Amino acid sequence: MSSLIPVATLGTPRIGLKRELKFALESYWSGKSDQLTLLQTAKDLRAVNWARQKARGVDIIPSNDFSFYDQVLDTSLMVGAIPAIYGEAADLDTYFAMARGAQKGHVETCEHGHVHATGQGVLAQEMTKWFDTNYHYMVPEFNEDQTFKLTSLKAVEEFLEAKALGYHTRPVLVGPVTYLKLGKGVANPLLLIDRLIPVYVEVLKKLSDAGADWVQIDEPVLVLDGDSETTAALQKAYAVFAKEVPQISILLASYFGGLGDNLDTAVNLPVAGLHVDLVRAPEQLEIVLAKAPKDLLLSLGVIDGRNIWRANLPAVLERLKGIDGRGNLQIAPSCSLLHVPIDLNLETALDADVKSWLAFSLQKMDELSVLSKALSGADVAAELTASADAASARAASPKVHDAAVKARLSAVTPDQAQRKNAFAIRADLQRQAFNLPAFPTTTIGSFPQTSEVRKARSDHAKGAIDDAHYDAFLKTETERAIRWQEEIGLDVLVHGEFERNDMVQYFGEQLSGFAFTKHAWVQSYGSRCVRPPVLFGDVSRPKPMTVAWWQYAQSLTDKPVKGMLTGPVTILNWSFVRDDQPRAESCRQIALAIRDEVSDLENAGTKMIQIDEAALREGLPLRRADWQVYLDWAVEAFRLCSTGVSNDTQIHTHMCYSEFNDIMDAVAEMDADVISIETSRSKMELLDVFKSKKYPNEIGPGVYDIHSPRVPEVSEMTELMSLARQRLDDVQLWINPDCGLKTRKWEEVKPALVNMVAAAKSLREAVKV
Ligand SMILES: CN1c2c(nc(N)[nH]c2=O)NC[C@@H]1CNc1ccc(C(=O)N[C@@H](CCC(=O)N[C@@H](CCC(=O)N[C@@H](CCC(=O)O)C(=O)O)C(=O)O)C(=O)O)cc1
Ligand SMILES: N[C@@H](CCS)C(=O)O
Ligand SMILES: [Zn+2]
Repeated sequence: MSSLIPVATLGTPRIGLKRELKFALESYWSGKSDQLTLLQTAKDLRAVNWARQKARGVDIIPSNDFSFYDQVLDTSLMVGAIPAIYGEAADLDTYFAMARGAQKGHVETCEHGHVHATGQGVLAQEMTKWFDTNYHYMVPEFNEDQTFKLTSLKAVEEFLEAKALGYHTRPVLVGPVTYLKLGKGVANPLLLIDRLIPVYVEVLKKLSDAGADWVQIDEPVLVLDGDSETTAALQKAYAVFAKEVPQISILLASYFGGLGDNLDTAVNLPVAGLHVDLVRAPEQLEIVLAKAPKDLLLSLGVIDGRNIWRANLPAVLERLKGIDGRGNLQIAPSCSLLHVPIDLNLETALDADVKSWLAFSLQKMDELSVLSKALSGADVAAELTASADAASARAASPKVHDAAVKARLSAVTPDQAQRKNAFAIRADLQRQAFNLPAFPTTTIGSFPQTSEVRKARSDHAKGAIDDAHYDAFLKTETERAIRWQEEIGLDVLVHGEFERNDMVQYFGEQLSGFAFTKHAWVQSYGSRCVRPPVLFGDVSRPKPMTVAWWQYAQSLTDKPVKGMLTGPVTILNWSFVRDDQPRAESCRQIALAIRDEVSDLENAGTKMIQIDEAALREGLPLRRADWQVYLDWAVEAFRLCSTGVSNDTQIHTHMCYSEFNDIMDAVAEMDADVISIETSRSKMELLDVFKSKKYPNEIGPGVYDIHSPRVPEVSEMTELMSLARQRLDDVQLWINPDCGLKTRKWEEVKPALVNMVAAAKSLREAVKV
């Protein structure tokens, strides 16, 4: 029997089994509880998390994988990259001001009589997607004179906290090169590496003084296309660490893909260990084994940290045959478990078959434990057989395969993905039909999901209120929203999405082929979480999903109400998807289901249908060579669901992110009549690409940053619109917020939208149209 290969995790979910961190944060932010309470909740969560891992047989347990909001923001605080507007203090309130923005002079008195100042009237830092996940990080901001200094000892404090509880942990840091590459504000952030390295050296020394021997440094940039500057920055940083802090062994973690052209760089850096993702890139094992020096510890990411399928353990062992005889190994999930829910056992209502095919973070730790035992020759035959049996049962299950769906898909013809006429013709017809003012105003779909709305839904789910009461409640909310939109003078209305728990989950719950969970929360940003539906089988739409809500809303008003759908690419990208068929195939199935809904909406009289593709950009593969294939099938899926309508039905789409350069041609090919996008934090800069590409269709650039509680002034919005007008023709422009308003409070939304309508009116007067 060979010696046991240690099991490691690279990071774990931090929100808590019952989302304790979410509730503690939101309670603190609203002034209902104090900082000590928040700190204690966080401490308790960390303790539970460490204990759980220990109990599940994890040998190498991380620390500093906890975060109050985001690990990249933690890094900004660690290295003192705090823009001057947030002040000098590297304290928790500065941290939250960077994360969320703060209203000028805004103080609240909580029920205990404490006064809570929420900051100095500053915008939040920009937030964007972490690689190709639905997790958002806070974009570091640098300036040309940027200096760094150690301002937060969180990594050391959490190491010591774990140590005091008896856990010798491996602290995790976001790597300096990844950190810089994710930043903005200077032409080339990597040029700041010389200034940043000393701060990391200081942290590593302090960790060593505290008793750490290994530190995990995450450099997911290693799975992006390599370039000489990144390689040089990596070589420089890790050479200095090896020289200045030789007592610390560094595990360099790559994840979300293969090392590809960075492989030689990675295996030759002066680090003690390298983590490789063998789920996204199983083929790299052989070459990594061949090229890695024997004294380089290899951490093999063999269990999927991005999806929830139970592993076929005998198949994993088969793939690991090549490691025979190599010492110095660990096994681990492919990446941090942050991206999967915590515990499958909470899902008591899941279909038993589907449940038997799944593994969440704790079950993945169990799987690693079994693998480790199997690799050491211990008898785990029963566990291995159970795992293989589950895999075979899933492959053969009639719940997964639907011949009618497969037949419909294979009969799709190219004309089904083509509008009847070009945009110019459609636009004329639509302008005549709608007769909207210049710079029409609208919102993106959702209105505040207040605690009353959530409570009603939760009461309904528990059976505490019946269908009729729930329906009546939602109708009242919808009517109130319609009346209010009319009152403030919005031009194109929305029903408010009060009936939806989430824009993806809501559809997943109504489509065949999806299972949904009750507790499988995954952090999306800050305190916000999602329960991604589980796409396990062929997809179809048993009955209309949104038509009745649209009909009800439209019956209340003469103004146009948009039909509101989530697009196939977004449903796919924000679900846990099948790994037994290509993503493109699953996406086309969803597209046909949404096409049915579009058709039913149109037949019911809907003249404007918005199909949100908020996740199209984040699904872009990390390697450029893979982009076009993805974009081709993603665009085709959008067209398949959206083009079956007549010329004067206006198709809207919405994308709330700020990276369009790479996907602009694809966005144009989607051929939506109107696209609303997120632009407020980037000061309309991202419209440059719409201008340079001469994007012909209509655009609503966001003028209201909905991620912040701040209420934008009229002048801020008119200024943003004048920046938009420098880039696009007036006839193309709509006025709307960056995204839906579900996360905001009515007291923020109301003045903000009143200001937005005022901004539109003043613009119309100024340009006399
Ligand atoms: C637009 N975005 C979305 C992304 N991904 C999605 N899947 N959906 C999105 O909308 N990615 C990018 C962006 C930004 N990301 C997010 C992510 C999450 C939220 C958000 O608001 N999340 C809510 C949870 C939403 C939800 O599922 N609500 C349910 C359950 C509500 C709940 O907590 N119920 C309680 C009981 C309540 C009571 O009794 O009072 C419970 O279950 O215990 C619902 O409304 O029914 C969040 O709060 O985190 C926004 C943007
Ligand atoms: N219609 C959705 C889009 C969010 S990306 C909403 O308004 O919340
Ligand atoms: Zn959005």
